[in-house]
Amino acid sequence: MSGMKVGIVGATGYGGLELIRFLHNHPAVEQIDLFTSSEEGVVFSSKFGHLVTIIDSPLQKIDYEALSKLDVVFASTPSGVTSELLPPLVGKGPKLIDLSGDFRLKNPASYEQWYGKKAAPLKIIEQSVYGLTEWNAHNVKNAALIANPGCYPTAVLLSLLPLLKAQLIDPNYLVIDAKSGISGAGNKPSQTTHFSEVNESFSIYKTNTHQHIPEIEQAISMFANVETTITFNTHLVPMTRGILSTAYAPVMPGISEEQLVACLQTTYEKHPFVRVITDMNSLTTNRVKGSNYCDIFVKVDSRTNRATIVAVIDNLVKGAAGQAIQNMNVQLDLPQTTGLDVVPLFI
Ligand SMILES: NC(=O)C1=CN([C@@H]2O[C@H](COP(=O)(O)OP(=O)(O)OC[C@H]3O[C@@H](n4cnc5c(N)ncnc54)[C@H](OP(=O)(O)O)[C@@H]3O)[C@@H](O)[C@H]2O)C=CC1
Ligand SMILES: CC(=O)N[C@@H](CCC(=O)OP(=O)(O)O)C(=O)O
Repeated sequence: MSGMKVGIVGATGYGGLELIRFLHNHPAVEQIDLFTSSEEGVVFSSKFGHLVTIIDSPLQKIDYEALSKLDVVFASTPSGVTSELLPPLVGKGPKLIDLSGDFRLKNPASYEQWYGKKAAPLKIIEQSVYGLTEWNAHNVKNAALIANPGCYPTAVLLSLLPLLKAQLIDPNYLVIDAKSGISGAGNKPSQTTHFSEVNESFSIYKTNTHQHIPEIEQAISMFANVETTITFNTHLVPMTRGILSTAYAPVMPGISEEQLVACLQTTYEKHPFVRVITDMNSLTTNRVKGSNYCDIFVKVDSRTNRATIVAVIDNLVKGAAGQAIQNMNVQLDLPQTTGLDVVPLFI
C-alpha cells in the first residue's frame, strides 16, 4: 500500500503536530494536507519553525470537497467539533479517524452529561468503532469512522482489560489514580496550565467528574464483559508529556501475582507496542516518551491482597496520534508498527 493522500484537521494543535511527525516518514503516505479553522493560507513552517524545509505547505480552509477526495482524514480538534464536521463525510470516501471524544460514547445522553456539549447524531455514533487497537483491530479494519480512545483510557484499559476479562481481579472495587503531563490539555493556554501555576506544583482536577470515566466503564463492559463503576481521578504533573496510571484492585481468591503477570504476557505476546515489565519495581513515563509503547507492570501486595497495576504511555503518541496511525495501519493492512517504529526519547 503506498501513495496515500491524508488530511489533518486541527493540524496546528499538539495532536496534529504529532500526526505530522509520524506521517511524514510513513512509507504509505504520499501527501499530507493540513486544515485549519483559523489560519487559512499560513505557511505551516512559518508558524512552526522546526518544520522549515520539511513542511512548507500552506494551511487550507476546512472544505468538504477537499476532504472527501482524501484517502484518510484525521481530525484532532476539541470536543464538540467533529460531531458536526464528520457526519457528512461518513461513507463518502475517506476513512475517518477522530482523536476527540465525540464518537467514543455510545450513549448520546452520557456524552452530553460528561462533556456538557451536544452529542453527534446517534446513527453516526452507532457506526463508529472504538479504536483501542490491541483490543478491537478486527472492527477497526473496515470502520468508516474510528473513535480514537482518550489518552487516560488507553493506559487504564490496556493494563486492566486482560485481568478483568480473565476474572483475576475483582471489578467491584477498582480505584484508578492517573497523572498526566500538561500537553494533555492541548495548546491553548489557560489559567490552570500556565507555567507559573503548574511549575513546582501538583494538582488533582475534575475530581470524580472526569469525562473519561464513562469511556473506561463502557470499554470494560465492551471488551471484558463486566459491568462496573470505577473511582477514577486525574492529576496534573509539571512535565510536558506522559501519563502514568496506577490502579488498585482486589485479587480474586487463590490468584497469585505470577498468574496476573502471565495473563498480561499472554494477552500481549503478539502486540509489539505493549511491553509487560517483570524485572522492575518501578516505571517512568520517560521510558515511553515520544513513542507508541505502553509499558505495564503488576505487583500484588500480599498484606492487603490487592494488586497494584501500573501503565505508562506518552499521551500524545499511544494516547493520541500514534494510536490513530496504528489504526490507519490496520485499515491499510500494514504491520501495525509501520511508521511508528521509533525508539523512545527517554531523556
Ligand atoms: N493532547 C492530548 O494528549 C490528547 C488529546 N486528545 C484529544 O484530541 C483532540 C485534539 O487535542 P490537542 O491537539 O491536544 O488540542 P489542541 O488544542 O492542541 O489543538 C486543537 C486544534 O483544533 C483546531 N480547532 C480549534 N477549534 C476548532 C474548530 N471550531 N473547528 C475546527 N478546528 C478547530 C485548532 O487549530 P486551528 O485553529 O488551526 O483550526 C487547534 O490547533 C482533542 O479533542 C483532545 O481532547 C486525545 C488524546 C490525547
Ligand atoms: C492534562 C489534561 O488536561 N488532559 C485532558 C485530556 C483530555 C482529553 O484527551 O480528552 P477528550 O479526548 O476526552 O476530549 C483532560 O484531562 O481533560
